[in-house]
Amino acid sequence: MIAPAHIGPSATPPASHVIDFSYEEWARLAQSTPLPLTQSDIRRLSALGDPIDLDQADAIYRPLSALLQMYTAEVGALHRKTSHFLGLREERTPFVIGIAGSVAVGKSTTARLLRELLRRWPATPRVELVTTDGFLYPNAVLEERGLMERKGFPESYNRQALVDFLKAVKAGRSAVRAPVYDHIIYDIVPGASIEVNRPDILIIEGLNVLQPAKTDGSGRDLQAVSDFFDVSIYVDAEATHIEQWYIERLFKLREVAFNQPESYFQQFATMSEEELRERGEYIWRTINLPNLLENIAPTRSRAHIVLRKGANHLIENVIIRKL
Ligand SMILES: Nc1ncnc2c1ncn2[C@@H]1O[C@H](COP(=O)(O)OP(=O)(O)OP(=O)(O)O)[C@@H](O)[C@H]1O
Ligand SMILES: CC(C)(CO)[C@@H](O)C(=O)NCCC(=O)O
Repeated sequence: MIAPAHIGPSATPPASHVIDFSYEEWARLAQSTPLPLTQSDIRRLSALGDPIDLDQADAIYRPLSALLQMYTAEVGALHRKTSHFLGLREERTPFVIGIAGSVAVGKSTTARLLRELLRRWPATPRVELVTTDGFLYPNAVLEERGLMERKGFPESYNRQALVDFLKAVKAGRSAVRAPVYDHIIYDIVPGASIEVNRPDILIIEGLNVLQPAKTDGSGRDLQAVSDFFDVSIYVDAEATHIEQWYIERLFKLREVAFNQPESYFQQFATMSEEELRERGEYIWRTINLPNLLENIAPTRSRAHIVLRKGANHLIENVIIRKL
């Protein structure tokens, strides 16, 4: 049971359907949140290899994991009551958290951190994580369709397969499989899949997860991926910061390429720093930024929770939409 904090945003805000917490206001909630990070948690989180600031993990992500726990528990209770009312004897299905945001804004890092923090709660030891990158069409298909310069845009994903995957998870099926994408080979890994086995929580992370429903080429309705979410998070930042993070990641991926001949980034191995930076800026300007502006940022207002990052990935605001 979490004690009420009696602390919210300082000034009395005008009535609004969203509440905007500054870093300090949100971090104060940690005082009334159980499960502070222990040394062994810190070791486990550091072992993920993500360059996350652990004070921030404790201050920001611990209260966030507490809030997500409350949602999970309440949705579970609602499920039990409605099943009883409807005369069904169904066990509850996984609670699904969607995480959206630009390429390189830090969705995967946020998702891995939340997975670790949510696993520490007694009611949700089993948390699984899937990225929608696995539902991109393989490069061969993208090439055939002239979509190699549109990777990450809505049309580059097999959205029906993603919807079918979530339907199966939400139906309570076990051994539901998702394909796997590898950033290093820059393609779908042939024959690889990950299995989702009725976890307590499924986190699904991707650029496109808050896009509205639409019709496919033949006019058939394609359900929105977010129809299967219990709660959604949008990771937000200024495009100029994200561009910087994108380029820094490109440099890291090139480092890896030096030891891995199969890496897509081998083609950048002989470039000077200046050339690589220019190449990164070009890809950002022609693919990832237009995708952010046209397809991703317009979905921000659909999220229940917005994490707003400043420079250096520090979260400056947590914006909560009232349920
Ligand atoms: N909290 C953080 N502190 C420091 N660096 C971070 C943080 N979060 C992410 N990064 C760095 O920013 C870059 C992008 O992060 P990440 O790969 O998680 O983004 P993403 O949104 O999942 O990207 P994509 O959609 O392309 O997979 C990486 O180099 C990562 O190491
Ligand atoms: C795989 C995605 C779409 C999302 O993770 C992205 O990292 C990507 O590869 N975008 C295409 C343009 C680029 O190479 O950055």
